[in-house]
Amino acid sequence: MASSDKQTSPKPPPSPSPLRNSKFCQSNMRILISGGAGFIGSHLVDKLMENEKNEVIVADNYFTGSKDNLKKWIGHPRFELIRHDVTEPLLIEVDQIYHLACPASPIFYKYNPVKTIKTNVIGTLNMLGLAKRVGARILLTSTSEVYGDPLIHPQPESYWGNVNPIGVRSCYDEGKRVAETLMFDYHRQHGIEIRIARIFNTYGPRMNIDDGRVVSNFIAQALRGEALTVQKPGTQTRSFCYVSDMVDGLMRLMEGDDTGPINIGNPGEFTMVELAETVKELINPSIEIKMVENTPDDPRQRKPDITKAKEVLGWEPKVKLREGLPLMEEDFRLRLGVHKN
Ligand SMILES: NC(=O)c1ccc[n+]([C@@H]2O[C@H](COP(=O)([O-])OP(=O)(O)OC[C@H]3O[C@@H](n4cnc5c(N)ncnc54)[C@H](O)[C@@H]3O)[C@@H](O)[C@H]2O)c1
Ligand SMILES: O=c1ccn([C@@H]2O[C@H](COP(=O)(O)OP(=O)(O)O[C@H]3OC[C@@H](O)[C@H](O)[C@H]3O)[C@@H](O)[C@H]2O)c(=O)[nH]1
Repeated sequence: MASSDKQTSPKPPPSPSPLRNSKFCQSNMRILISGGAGFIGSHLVDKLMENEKNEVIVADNYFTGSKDNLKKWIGHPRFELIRHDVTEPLLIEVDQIYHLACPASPIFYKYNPVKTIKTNVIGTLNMLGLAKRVGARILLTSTSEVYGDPLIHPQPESYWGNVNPIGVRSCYDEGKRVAETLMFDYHRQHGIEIRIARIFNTYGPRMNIDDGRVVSNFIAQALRGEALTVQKPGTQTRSFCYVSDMVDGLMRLMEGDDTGPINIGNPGEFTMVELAETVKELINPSIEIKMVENTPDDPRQRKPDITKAKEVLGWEPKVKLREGLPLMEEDFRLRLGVHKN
């Protein structure tokens, strides 16, 4: 799918404060990251802060994120942290918005499904309203879950998906689908510069220990000496992307010319039994693997077609699962206080 045709020409953004163009003003790029206290967001903050021309503002309600993820930046002159829920409007001046705010782990997005929908719909409307008011470019972190339980494999961006609209995952899947719709409607109707990333399962240091997603569960279980819980049937597949590759992909998308949607993920595909066996071999060969009940509507297979990301962004992942897992293990050992023998 190519970038969409605009039906109206972009409206010029309002003029910034005259101070911004004054002789003594440092023309820094002001970047808002909603959900920046979370797993992917905090890694994105680290990368954006490396550029001395960037000022980074994080807005987060700390539902699944934490100040701890950002502790090295708190007090830094180019960094600002705001306790804010994106379901409420935010009136600030920025040049770019990375809109990540939304619980991502199934156990957290199902915890309060109505709130998850509000976050995806009202939260995205508020971020788009902000982008419109100040003329900022906005990137949405959508998800491979927009493909639902996919009937086409691997999934290209042109696939419309197979999503249950009334199931327990719908608050997230359909919420993100509406968020994508809103992005394109603001783009066509108001000329807003949009970017949409469809993120596939991402893992790495700083995931919550009890996040509930499969990689963090298996690593924490292996380190605690507990059996690895493979949800049945265990033949379902996922494709896991290391977080540094993900951040690189998101930044290229933001800086490039294509609206997306673009799949960002690692095409290396594993069954959950294969993942459990790999974690067992790398971290704790004496651990058991046990089969447990699954939850409804669990997608049976998922693997990104990243042809478009390669062509349009010149991006492809570099870190293989067997290289990324030990980096995450190191971080989990530190946080759990479990030393390597
Ligand atoms: N990690 C993945 O595998 C994955 C895959 C696909 C899409 N995504 C998307 O990427 C984004 C980040 O995911 P993550 O893995 O870092 O998850 P995360 O749960 O670690 O981070 C989400 C952040 O958003 C914040 N948040 C939630 N609701 C909010 C609200 N109403 N107002 C303000 N802040 C709010 C949380 O406190 C947290 O800091 C999400 O939009 C998610 O849907 C992630
Ligand atoms: O302990 C566990 C946890 C999970 N699983 C299985 O592992 C697979 C992956 O489950 P996860 O909870 O990690 O993540 P899912 O792929 O279901 O959803 C994720 O998709 C992409 C993002 O939008 C979100 O981060 C999340 O919704 C599922 O098949 C699940 O049944 C286990 O076998 N054992």
